[in-house]
Amino acid sequence: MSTSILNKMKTIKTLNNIAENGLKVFNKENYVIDNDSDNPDAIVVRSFNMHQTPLGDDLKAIARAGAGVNNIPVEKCTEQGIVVFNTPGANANAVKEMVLTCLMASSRNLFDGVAWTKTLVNEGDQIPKLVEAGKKQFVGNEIKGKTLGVIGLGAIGALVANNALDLDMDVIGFDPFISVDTAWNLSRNVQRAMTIEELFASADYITVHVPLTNDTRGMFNQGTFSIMKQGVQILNFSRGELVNETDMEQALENGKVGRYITDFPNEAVLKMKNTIPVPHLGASTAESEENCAIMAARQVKDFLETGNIKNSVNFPGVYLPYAGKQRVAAFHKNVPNMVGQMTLSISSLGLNIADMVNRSRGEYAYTMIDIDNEVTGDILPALYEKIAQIEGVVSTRLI
Ligand SMILES: NC(=O)c1ccc[n+]([C@@H]2O[C@H](COP(=O)([O-])OP(=O)(O)OC[C@H]3O[C@@H](n4cnc5c(N)ncnc54)[C@H](O)[C@@H]3O)[C@@H](O)[C@H]2O)c1
Ligand SMILES: O=C(O)[C@H](O)COP(=O)(O)O
Repeated sequence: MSTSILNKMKTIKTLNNIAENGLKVFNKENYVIDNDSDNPDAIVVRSFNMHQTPLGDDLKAIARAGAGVNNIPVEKCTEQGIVVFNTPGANANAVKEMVLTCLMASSRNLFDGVAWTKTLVNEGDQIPKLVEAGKKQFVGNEIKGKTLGVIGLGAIGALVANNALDLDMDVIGFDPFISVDTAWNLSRNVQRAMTIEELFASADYITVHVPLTNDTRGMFNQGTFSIMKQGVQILNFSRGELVNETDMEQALENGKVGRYITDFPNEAVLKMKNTIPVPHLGASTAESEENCAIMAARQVKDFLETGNIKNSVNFPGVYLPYAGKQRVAAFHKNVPNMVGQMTLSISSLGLNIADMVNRSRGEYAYTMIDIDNEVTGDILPALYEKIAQIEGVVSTRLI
C-alpha cells in the first residue's frame, strides 16, 4: 500500500535556517522536523541550491521561504507532481529598505567614507583634523530630483518605486507583465516606460526586481549599457546572473557604470572596481525571515492536510472546502477525459461524489474530488490504485 494513503506523521526537512515561529506551525502531534530524512513529505528551503538534491518518493511539497525559486528544480518537480510554493511579498519590505539604504549610502559615498575613516584609527588626536581634510574625497550627490528606473514592479519594485517618489526622486518603471493588484498599489506618479530602452536611457539610478529566468538572464550587458547615461548607478538585489559580468567589469572600468551595488558578490564581482558588494542581506531581517517562514509553513501544512494550494509557482491555486468524508487529490497531465476517468473509477467502487474541482496550468492539472461515503477496508487501497493507474496521473493522494 502506498504511503500516500496512510494516515501517518508527516516529516518536514529544512535545508536552511528557518525562523522558529515558522517551524512551530508544524504541530508536534502530526509533524516531525527531521533534517536528516532522505524521504520527507515536505522541504522548507531558502537559498540552498536544490538542483542536485534527490527528490524522495514521499516528497509532496517544497516551500521556498522567500521569493526567488531559481535554486529549485521546478520543472522536475512539476513532472513528479511535487508542488513548489514561495511566499510572495513576505520579504518585500526588507528588500525595499535595503535598496533605499544602499541607494542613498552609495550616492553619498558613505561606504567608502566609513571604510577610510576606520583607517585613521592609529592617528591619535590628529583624527578630527584628518577627517576634515580628507572628507572632500567623498563628496556625493543628493538623490532628490534624480531619476530612478525600476525594472520589475512586483512586490519589491512597487514598494521601491512608491518610496522613491516620497524621497523626491522622479521614478520611471518598466514591467510588461505587471499584475492588476500591483498596478492598483503603484502611485500614478510613477512614469510608465513603454520599453526597457526608454528606462535605460533616462535613469540616473537603475534598480532591478525581476525573477531570474531565461528571458531576464544577462539583461545588463554591453548592448544595454550603451543606451544608459554615463555614470549610471545600478542596484541588483534580484540575482547576480541578470548581469553579464564581463560586460559589467568593462562598463565599470570605462566609467559607463559609475557604481554597481549588488547583493550577489562572487570572485569576479569582488575584483571589479566601484562595486558595493552586499552579502545577500536583502531579506535578512528578523521580521522578514519570520514572515516568510510562517507563510511557507502554513501553505505546506494546508496542502498536506487538505490538498488546497496557495502561492504555488508550478501548479494552479485551488481551494475546495472539505465537503465529503474522503478526498482524492491527483496531479495529472492536462489532457482530455482525465476527470471523466477519475469519476468513473470512483463510481465503479460504489462511491458517490460530494464535490470536486479541477484546475489546469500549462501542461499539467490538479483535480480534487470529495467522496460522500466513509471509505474503509479494502476499498481504500482499491480507490488509490484505480486513480494512480489512470494514464496521465502523475501522483495521487487520499486525504
Ligand atoms: N536580495 C534578496 O534577498 C531578495 C529578496 C527577495 C527577492 N529577491 C529577488 O527579487 C525578485 C523579485 O522579487 P519580488 O518579490 O518583487 O517578485 P514579484 O514576483 O512580486 O515581482 C517580480 C516582477 O517582475 C516582473 N517581471 C518579470 N519579468 C520581467 C521582465 N522581463 N521585465 C520587467 N519586469 C519583469 C513581473 O511581472 C513581476 O511584477 C525575486 O525573483 C528574487 O530573485 C531577492
Ligand atoms: O529570493 C529571495 O527571497 C531572496 O533572495 C532571499 O534569500 P534568503 O532567504 O536566502 O535570504
